[in-house]
Amino acid sequence: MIQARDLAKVYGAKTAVDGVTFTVHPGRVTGFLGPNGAGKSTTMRMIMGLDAPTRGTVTVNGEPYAKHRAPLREIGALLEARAVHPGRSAYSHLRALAATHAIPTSRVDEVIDMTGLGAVARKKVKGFSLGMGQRLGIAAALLGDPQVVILDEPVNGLDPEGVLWVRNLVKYLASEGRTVFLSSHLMSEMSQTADHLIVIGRGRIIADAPIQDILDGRGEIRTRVRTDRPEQLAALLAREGVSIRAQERELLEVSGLEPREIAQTALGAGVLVYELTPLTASLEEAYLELTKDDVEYRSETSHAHDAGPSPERAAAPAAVQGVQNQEANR
Ligand SMILES: Nc1ncnc2c1ncn2[C@@H]1O[C@H](COP(=O)(O)OP(=O)(O)OP(=O)(O)O)[C@@H](O)[C@H]1O
Repeated sequence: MIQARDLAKVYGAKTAVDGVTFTVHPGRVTGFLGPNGAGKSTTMRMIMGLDAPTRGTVTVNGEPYAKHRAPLREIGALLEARAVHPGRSAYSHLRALAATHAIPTSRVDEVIDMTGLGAVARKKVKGFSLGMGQRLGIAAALLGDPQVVILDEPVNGLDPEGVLWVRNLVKYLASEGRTVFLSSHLMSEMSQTADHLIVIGRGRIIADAPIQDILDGRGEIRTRVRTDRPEQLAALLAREGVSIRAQERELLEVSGLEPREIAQTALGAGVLVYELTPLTASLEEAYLELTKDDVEYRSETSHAHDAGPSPERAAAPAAVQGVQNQEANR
């Protein structure tokens, strides 16, 4: 388990992490999602004791990283900056790491197998592709058979097969009861990998909830309706809490009503409906909604469209914030 309490990091005039409080639980994959510059790597470095917090605390299984006697056995990490001697082979790199942490050499062979590095393990690291480098970083992270695994952007530079491999690996590690915390700026990747999401923007936690809650928290049922009499149907459906937008000819987008109610109303009035499609918000949409005020760099034009919270934003993250508040109150 990883517990951060009011964790902050300030570099000169720049607040990279602005007092974050969260818990990463064992037995599930927790995604750490945020746009570039949101503070993900800085938070992970503080977890690993590589950066000292300006304020607050972070513990791994109850202790700060540096207090663990055998940290590599407690927590394994792949962080963005890897220090691997380019003239060394993957095998000798892992062996040296194992030797300095009293890890048996047999474990080196195990992690080489697990990460699919067998064919290149004796080759020099300087010839490695980005993908092989990532696999080697993951092998090093798993060397101590740690209960807690932290991976910073693990799918960066991987081909589709590699991405799938990471996805299956982290799910497997979580199924063994380990704490798995991985960062990404890609919502699409997280939606296929993580069970739980912590979303960060401009150094602050925006959401901390199961993926499904983040989606459901939008609380909006939208339906695409095609009908030959859009005006008549819109008039029949109109009431408080229902919003209807005419899209193109014969196409309406209706919010606030279940598809079944729409169909019943149309049937009762003898109006032909030839499409009824429920539109669930994709995780991508939910993410953009959650982070739209928190992207560090944005164009003037996009800013001009965001003058204040939209009704969806006000309604949406209620469930998400509920979870966040519970977290803060613990
Ligand atoms: N050593 C440092 N000195 C000054 N500023 C820093 C330092 N490290 C990070 N920052 C700044 O802190 C902010 C957060 O950076 P961080 O690398 O933690 O973000 P991130 O979410 O990991 O982003 P990315 O996905 O781009 O890696 C950024 O504005 C970054 O420029």
